[in-house]
Amino acid sequence: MNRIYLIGFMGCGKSAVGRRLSFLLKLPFYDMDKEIVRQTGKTIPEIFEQHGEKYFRDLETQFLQNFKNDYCIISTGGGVTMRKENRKIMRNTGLVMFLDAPFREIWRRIHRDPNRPIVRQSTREEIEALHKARYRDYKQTAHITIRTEFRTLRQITQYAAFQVNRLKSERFDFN
Ligand SMILES: Nc1ncnc2c1ncn2[C@@H]1O[C@H](COP(=O)(O)OP(=O)(O)OP(=O)(O)O)[C@@H](O)[C@H]1O
Ligand SMILES: O=C(O)C1=C[C@@H](O)[C@@H](O)[C@H](O)C1
Ligand SMILES: [Mg+2]
Repeated sequence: MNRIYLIGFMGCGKSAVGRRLSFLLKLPFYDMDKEIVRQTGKTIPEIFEQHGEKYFRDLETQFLQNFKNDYCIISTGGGVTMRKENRKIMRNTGLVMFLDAPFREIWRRIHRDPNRPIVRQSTREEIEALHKARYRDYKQTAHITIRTEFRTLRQITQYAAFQVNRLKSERFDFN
């Protein structure tokens, strides 16, 4: 139990908060999407186009199964909680934090980003339905939910660090 996973929908701030939290807590930072891009030598849109979504989901599961490092921050892909196996690995190997952002804010951040293939292929209504459909899994997988509305990245990061420090003596053995 000594990793910190950040989960949540596309654009909720997992990568941005993860990077800041790693500075604050002085722990290494891994971004699952970036690790998959590095390992395959392909961008995420290329993986989706050339191999399909299932192949990408398999890469996510393999990443979680094979990852060996402890004492680190991991920002996950927005779809990582779709698979039960992934949810189980994360719950069992770390503290899981859900960054809960309102959909209108998420949409404002992601709708023009060409690097999110699911957004490129869908309407706003479809993405909103996906957000709704995934919400329960984010909530249930997380040990802690952080509502991000009206909070800056700095405030969210500080709150996340506070929660980690609070739990440290109980469940973690960070040094
Ligand atoms: N609380 C916030 N306040 C202001 N800007 C934010 C906040 N959270 C995230 N952002 C900005 O929104 C954009 C999307 O955030 P980020 O890339 O971290 O999302 P993500 O959860 O990693 O998405 P994905 O699942 O697609 O990788 C970034 O430009 C980030 O700086
Ligand atoms: O929500 C999703 O399904 C995704 C989110 C991104 O982080 C990437 O993992 C990819 O674009 C798929
Ligand atoms: Mg990200």
